[in-house]
Amino acid sequence: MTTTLIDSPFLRAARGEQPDHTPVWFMRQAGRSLPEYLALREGVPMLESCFRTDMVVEITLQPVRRYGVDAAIFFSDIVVPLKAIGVDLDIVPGTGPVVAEPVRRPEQLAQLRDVEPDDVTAVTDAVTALVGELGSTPLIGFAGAPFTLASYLIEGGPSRDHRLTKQMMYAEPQLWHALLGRIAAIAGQFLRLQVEAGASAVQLFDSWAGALSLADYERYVRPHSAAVLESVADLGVPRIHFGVGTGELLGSMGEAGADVVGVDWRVPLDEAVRRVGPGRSVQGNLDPTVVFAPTEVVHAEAARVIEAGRAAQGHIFNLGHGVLPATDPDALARLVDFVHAYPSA
Ligand SMILES: Cc1c2[nH]c(c1CCC(=O)O)Cc1[nH]c(c(CCC(=O)O)c1C)Cc1[nH]c(c(CCC(=O)O)c1C)Cc1[nH]c(c(C)c1CCC(=O)O)C2
Repeated sequence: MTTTLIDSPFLRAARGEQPDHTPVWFMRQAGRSLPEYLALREGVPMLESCFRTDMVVEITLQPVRRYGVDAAIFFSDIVVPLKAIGVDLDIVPGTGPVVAEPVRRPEQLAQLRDVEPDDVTAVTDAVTALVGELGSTPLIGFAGAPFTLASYLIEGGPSRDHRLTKQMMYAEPQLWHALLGRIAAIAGQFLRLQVEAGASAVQLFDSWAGALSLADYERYVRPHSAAVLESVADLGVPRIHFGVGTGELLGSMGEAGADVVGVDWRVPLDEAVRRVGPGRSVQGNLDPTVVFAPTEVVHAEAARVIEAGRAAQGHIFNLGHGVLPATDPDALARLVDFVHAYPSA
């Protein structure tokens, strides 16, 4: 029997249904752990590759071909829409996004203008081409959430404690909300353009939200993440919301308007389901370092994740964060086969 896109295991689980097998994909599946990726990227800077349609298409397809995962994630980066509107930033290998002039004063907000379709034609052309190539395999579009993007913009680069970010949040709440409002508009526009070009689902990455208490998350951040998710609600595609170290925020992140809540490896999925509550699916949550263990250990841990995921209305198998660069691609291939062969409930 051939599966259609709408009945693909990934989209069924996202809708809270029970497909024949647990769908699986990996955050950061396209990228540094694949030799074919490293070969293609040779000599091409990261951000340049994100604006080359042919490279985006090929890199997005690489893990789908190799692993037979149940979804593709569009090859890009959370800072791509900012770059597209002219923010002076780069992605430095081994470091991450670096912003030339960190955003710390009200007059710097003007540069955070709306994303127009013409700014990202390389990206939307890639989405359109991919949807044709992928057939019944869904393509996930994505954006960075307001807090995580704000942290890069304010700090000027990666930060362990997010000190300057929180300083603005506590000391200048008006500027804070104006900044997050601008980022939310940009993230929402970027997601909409991807879905209009054919993406079947979206994931909003709030990777660093786990740095916040629940009270601060709800006061300073959630309204802006909710605005992003609400801005694409009319498009009818599942909305996944994920962060790292967000055990205390899981319920609240669901209430921000997610259909699927991503869970890192720190909270067992059955407990995560309890925190998220009914009416939403979950995604996760094998510790990304487990795949460095012997195959029997990987299988035992993966089985634990699948069993705990049975508490959910719908479960999409994933790692608890991105694939680590040193990961052996063969270990991920074996993991996908194991998840697909695991008996359904
Ligand atoms: C926080 C964040 C970023 N980018 C992203 C997040 C949220 C997800 C998460 O929490 O991991 C999201 C992202 N970045 C990338 C993807 C591609 C699609 C996929 O998941 O396969 C996705 C979904 C490509 C990338 N983004 C980046 C690479 C590596 C660049 C390279 O190979 O030159 C890739 C493949 C660069 C990047 N960009 C960023 C970081 C922290 C880094 C790593 C820096 C490093 O250690 O080299 C910012």
